[in-house]
Amino acid sequence: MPETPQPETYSYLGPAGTFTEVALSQVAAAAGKPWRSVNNVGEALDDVVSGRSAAAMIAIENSVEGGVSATQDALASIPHLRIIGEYLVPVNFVLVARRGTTLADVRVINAHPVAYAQCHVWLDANLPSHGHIPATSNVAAAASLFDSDHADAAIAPPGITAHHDLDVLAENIGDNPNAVTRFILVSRTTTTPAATGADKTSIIAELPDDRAGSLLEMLEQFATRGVNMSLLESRPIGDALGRYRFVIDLDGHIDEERVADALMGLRRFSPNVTFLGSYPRADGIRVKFDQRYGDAVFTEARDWLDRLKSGLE
Ligand SMILES: O=C(O)C(=O)Cc1ccccc1
Repeated sequence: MPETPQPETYSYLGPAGTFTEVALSQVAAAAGKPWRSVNNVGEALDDVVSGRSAAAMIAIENSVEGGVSATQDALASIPHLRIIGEYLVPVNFVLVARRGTTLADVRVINAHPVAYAQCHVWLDANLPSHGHIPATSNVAAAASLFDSDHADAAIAPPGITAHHDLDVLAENIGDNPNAVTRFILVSRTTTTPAATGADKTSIIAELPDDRAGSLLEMLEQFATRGVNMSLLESRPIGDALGRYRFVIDLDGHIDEERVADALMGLRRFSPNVTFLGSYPRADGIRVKFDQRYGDAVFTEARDWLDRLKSGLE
C-alpha cells in the first residue's frame, strides 16, 4: 500500500533527546505537529523529497568541527530543496556508561562522528588508547550500550540521563565549552520566507574552468555589489581530483536588489549554481551594507536605462 502523505510531519535526527530535536523544538510551526525520528541526513531529506514530511531539521555546521559534509553534499545533489530557517544550539558532551562501569574499564567508545571529532583533547588525555565505533546520533550512541557490549561507553548530550539509566563518567568533555551547532530547516516549498532585514542566502556554485583567477572572479560578483559572505567552503565534486564546488552563505535576501544582482552575475559566470534559499538569520542580527548598494540605487539605474532605451533621456 502506498504511504499516506503526512505533509505536516517534521523529520529530525533522533531518537528523542538529540541536539537536532532541541533545534526542532525552536520551530514555532512544528509545535503540536507529528515529528518523525530518522537515522541520517539522507533519510531526513528523502522524507522531504517524497512528501512524507513537510520539512526536515538537519545539522549543517559546527563551530568546532566545521561544515557537516554529508549535509552539504546532499544539498548539492538533491534538486528542489529549500532552506527555510536556521537555528543554533549550544552543544556540550558527557561520557556515559552502563551502571557500574568505571573510567578504567573503558576501551571502546560509541559516538556520532561530529561529536567524537570535538572531544579529542579530553579523550587523548584520559583514554589515549580507546577505540571508536561510529553511531547515527548522540542519543543512538548511548542507547546502543543496552543493545550490545561492543562499546563500553558513549559520548552523549548532557540530558541523556533523562532518557536512559546510565552512569555519567565525565562531564564537559568537548574541546570547546562554547561550541555551537547550526541547524537548517529544509523543505520542498518554493515560497521563500519574506525578507526581515536580518537574512541569509545560501547557494552552491561551481567554477567555469581551470583557469587562473576564476575563484576571485566568482567572489567579485559579491564584492562589486556590496554583498558580504558569512561562509565559503569547498567540497569535492567527486568526479575527479581537484574539482570543487563552493558552499556560500551571503548576508541578505534574494528580494534585496544587491543580492539579486549578485545572483544574476553568478548565474552568468558559473556553469552550475544551486539556490538553496533566503531565510531569517538565527542570531537576528540585521545585515549592514553600504548604502551605495541600497535597493533605491539599483531601481534608479534600471529606470534610467529604461528611459534611455525609450528615448526619454
Ligand atoms: O543531533 C544530535 O544530537 C546528533 O547526534 C548530531 C550532532 C552531533 C554533534 C553535534 C551536533 C549534532
